[in-house]
This record gives sequence, C-alpha cells and structure tokens, in this order.
Amino acid sequence: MRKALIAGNWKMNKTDPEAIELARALVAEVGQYEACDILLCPPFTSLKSVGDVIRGSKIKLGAQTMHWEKSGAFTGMVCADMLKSLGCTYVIIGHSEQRQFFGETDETVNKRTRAALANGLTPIVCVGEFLEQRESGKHEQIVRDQVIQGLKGLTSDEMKQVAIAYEPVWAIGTGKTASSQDADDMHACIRSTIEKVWNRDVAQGLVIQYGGSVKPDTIDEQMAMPNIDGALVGGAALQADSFARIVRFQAG
Ligand SMILES: O=C(CO)COP(=O)(O)O
Repeated sequence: MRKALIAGNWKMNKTDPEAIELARALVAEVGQYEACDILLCPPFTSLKSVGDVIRGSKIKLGAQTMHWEKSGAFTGMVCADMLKSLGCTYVIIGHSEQRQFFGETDETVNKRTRAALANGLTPIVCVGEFLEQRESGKHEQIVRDQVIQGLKGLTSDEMKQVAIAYEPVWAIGTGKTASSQDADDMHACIRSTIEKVWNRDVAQGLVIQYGGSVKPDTIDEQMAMPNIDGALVGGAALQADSFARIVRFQAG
C-alpha cells in the first residue's frame, strides 16, 4: 500500500525566525505522527534552521527546487549536495510557479529530476494544466505530456523513488479546488500513463499528491479518493494548526 505524503510548500514565505517558530509548533503537534509521511519545504534560507528544529522527529525536510549541475557558476542556485548536507531528502521540481515565472520547461524538469535521483533525493515532480486547457478538454493530454517528458529516460527502479504532484494551475492560491472526482480522474490518468510507459508495479507504487487550495475542510474527502495519495499544500501549510489538521486527515 502507498503511504500518504502530506507536504507543506512554504514558497517565498517566512523569515528565518518565523520559519523556526512554525517548525517548532509542528514538531509539538505532529512530530511523532506516523500515519502518513510529513514533509516541510521551507525556502532555502531556512532549510538549515528548520532541519535543526525537526531533527529527531518524524518530519522530513525538502527544498523547493535545485540545479542539475554538481557545482559551478550558477548564481542564485543550489545543487543536490548542498541540500543533502542540510538534511533534505526531498525536492520539489517543476512547480507551476517555476514554470510560469522562472522558465522551467519539461526539459529542465527532466534534468533536475535525474540529478535529484542520482544524488539520492526524492523528486516531487509537479504537473498541471491551465484553466483554458481544461475548458478546451486538453487537460489530460497536457498533463500526460508533462509526465512523459519530465520523467523521460528514468528506469523502473528510479521511478520507484519518484512522487508526482498534480496541481491544476487554476486551483493554486485561488481558493478553488478541483472537485475530488476531477482530481481523482486526473490521478488515475497519470497512473495509467505510468503503467503504459513503465509497468504496473511502478504505477501501483507511485505516490500522486494533489495540490491546489487544499484546506482542513477539503482534505478528508480528497484523501478518501482511491488515487489521491497525499497533498502538496501551500497557503494552509503556513499555520501550524491548519497544516496539522491536514496531516491528521480522516479518509472515511
Ligand atoms: O502550489 C501549491 C503547493 O505547491 C498549492 O498552493 P495553495 O495550497 O496555496 O493553493
């Protein structure tokens, strides 16, 4: 069975003291909780201090992106070794905000994903369509292409270390969630794509998170869906009480 993964993507929020305060509150609330995997992805500037706070708890640490090269002249960027040296075990890759504002493409998603895997980090590869693409009925094709291109060339063994996050762009930060059924349909489409390109074993083991305005009052219904294996949470991950409630989802 797939173990649920509930992740907080703090995006460009929280100064270092604020990040420490939030991490401390979460350690107190859910630090020893084991019913699902819990992941915090603070900004780079607080990876060290959040890592220090969660050490000894069950909470894991992840980054919001990384470069694919090992080191060098890439001003503003960080590489896998740097993240690992701070205790990161996950990295978000291909978030729609990276795609929209920072030139991320399926090709760079693929490079980052390969580099993460080569360095023992679990990539959470983000995919999702724009509203116009859904309205014109192209959403499944768009997401299938993102999955196939983003994960191109990965072996079955590598695929077993990957998670995918389906985040419809129109649902991010808007308060509009995809209906649980629409999200589950897309997750099923992603899973069947993975089965076709790789195999059933890989597809059945794959954790597919939903992201886009996940809140304490949406999570229970979402997690009750057969193909939704977790959540990538933005806004509602910025307060300890709401994120802790999401972590403690009650799926039926
Ligand atoms: O982009 C997201 C998580 O990566 C979702 O953000 P919101 O939960 O704020 O909609």
